[in-house]
Amino acid sequence: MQPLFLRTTLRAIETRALAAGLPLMERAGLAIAQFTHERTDLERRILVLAGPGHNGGDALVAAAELTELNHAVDLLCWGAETRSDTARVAYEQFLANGGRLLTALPRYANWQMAIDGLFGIGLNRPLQGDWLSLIERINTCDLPVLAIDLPSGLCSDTGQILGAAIQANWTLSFIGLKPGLFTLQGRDHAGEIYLDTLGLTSENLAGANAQLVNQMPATIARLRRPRHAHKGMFGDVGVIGGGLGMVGAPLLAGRAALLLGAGRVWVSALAAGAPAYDPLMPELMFAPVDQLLEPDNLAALVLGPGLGTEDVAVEALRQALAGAVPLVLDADALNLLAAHKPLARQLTKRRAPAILTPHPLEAARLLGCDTATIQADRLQATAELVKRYKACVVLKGAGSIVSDGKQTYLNASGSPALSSPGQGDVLAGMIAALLAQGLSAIEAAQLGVYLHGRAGDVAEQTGTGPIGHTASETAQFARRLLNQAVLAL
Ligand SMILES: NC(=O)C1=CN([C@@H]2O[C@H](COP(=O)(O)OP(=O)(O)OC[C@H]3O[C@@H](n4cnc5c(N)ncnc54)[C@H](O)[C@@H]3O)[C@@H](O)[C@H]2O)[C@@H](O)CC1
Ligand SMILES: [K+]
Repeated sequence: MQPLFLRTTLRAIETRALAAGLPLMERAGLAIAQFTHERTDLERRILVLAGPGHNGGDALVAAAELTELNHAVDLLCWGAETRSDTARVAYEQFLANGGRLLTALPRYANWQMAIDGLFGIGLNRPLQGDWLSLIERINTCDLPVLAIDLPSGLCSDTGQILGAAIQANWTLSFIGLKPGLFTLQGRDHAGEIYLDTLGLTSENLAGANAQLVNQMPATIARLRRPRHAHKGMFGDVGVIGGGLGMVGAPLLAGRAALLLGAGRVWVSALAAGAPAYDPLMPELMFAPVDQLLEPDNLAALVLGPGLGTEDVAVEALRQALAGAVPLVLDADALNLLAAHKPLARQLTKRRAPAILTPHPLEAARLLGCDTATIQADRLQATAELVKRYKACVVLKGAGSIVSDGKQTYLNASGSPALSSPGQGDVLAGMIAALLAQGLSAIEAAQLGVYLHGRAGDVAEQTGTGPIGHTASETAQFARRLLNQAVLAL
């Protein structure tokens, strides 16, 4: 895991470091120059783009250093509102070393690489006019780009594109990693991400706003099984859903729960005439909804996959919320919470754990806003959901966010292979299985989301994705990943 920092936190860290006399811009510029030097030769020119702020200052230091290293460098330097002394000195040195200054991009050019130092964490409004055209032009040049700190145009906190954003091959980020690199549009723009703390120690870097989950969580150690294991030790999971036409949804969740290690799994599909067994996974058991809602029968209950919003669904959710079984609420259970205030009140008063797993549209319904508002600041939206519903929340989408208010995680695994039907049902079942095996709500949500994402990554690596990968396969890949990780402990 790696700490993630919002802009305000980074500013405070920077201020303290500068007060202690650390030459941050020099270090940043030299690191960029070194990174570039290692990936280029002296034959072809390098393009450096410097914007009006300190991100541009980093670029100027890099440009000057590259000329010191005998590279031929073209510099496009727009705006100079907040140049520091360091940046001014670097600019003079660049010119003295024979660096070439451009006022606009020539129509034809043959650079081997570009360095993007237009904007960093100081971008605070949508880009317009010449900035937009410049970024669009760079993106169509088929030119390898190294972004300084983050791709220009990307919002550091949210991953939103403010007008247009540089499509980088690499991002060399400074001091700390930013959430915007990993959520929403961030991953599609940042390329390979590197971090240089500029010499700041972990003591200097206290106060992270979230943690990036980019490796298997240590909680898997708690899933190791003794030789004398029996199924009664791993918890019973129930799944309630499956209204008319949607019977497959609870089956997907139930199968995923079994594959992720739940001791036993019962499914209850509400639709009249729903099948009473699963021919593909006959290990699943079926029971009437009342049986699954009886107190103390289960270690975890998934409610929502294909549930529908009929009275019977409302009543099932009311009873589930009144009970003490840890809940995973997905899909229509979330829509019901949004539509029925008494149910939402019941949830906020509940003592036992509940995990809500909304996608952005469901999150928008839960918060009474639109999807764009959720996506504009996914961390903030998650925090609001946690506060309003007093539950652990998984906000799905590229860079899923998991939070219980005390701990906040941004998940780094995941692939477009997961944008296929039934993936939410599978995730809910996986999380329930982990709850049933004794993980806390936040632990189960964090691990389930990471495993689900990794399964998507593996799908891409092994050719079942990104096109046509199915949710059922995700559960199977996740099982393999979990077993491999547990056995390697
Ligand atoms: N402060 C420091 O000491 C350090 C800063 N560093 C670098 O500096 C960056 C932050 O520097 P700044 O705070 O100067 O911010 P930026 O360099 O990201 O940009 C701020 C400048 O851009 C302008 N601006 C913002 N949005 C705009 C828009 N949409 N259209 C046109 N102009 C716009 C602002 O008016 C301001 O002049 C970091 O990302 C990092 O690259 C690093 O060198 C480390 C040390
Ligand atoms: K940049």
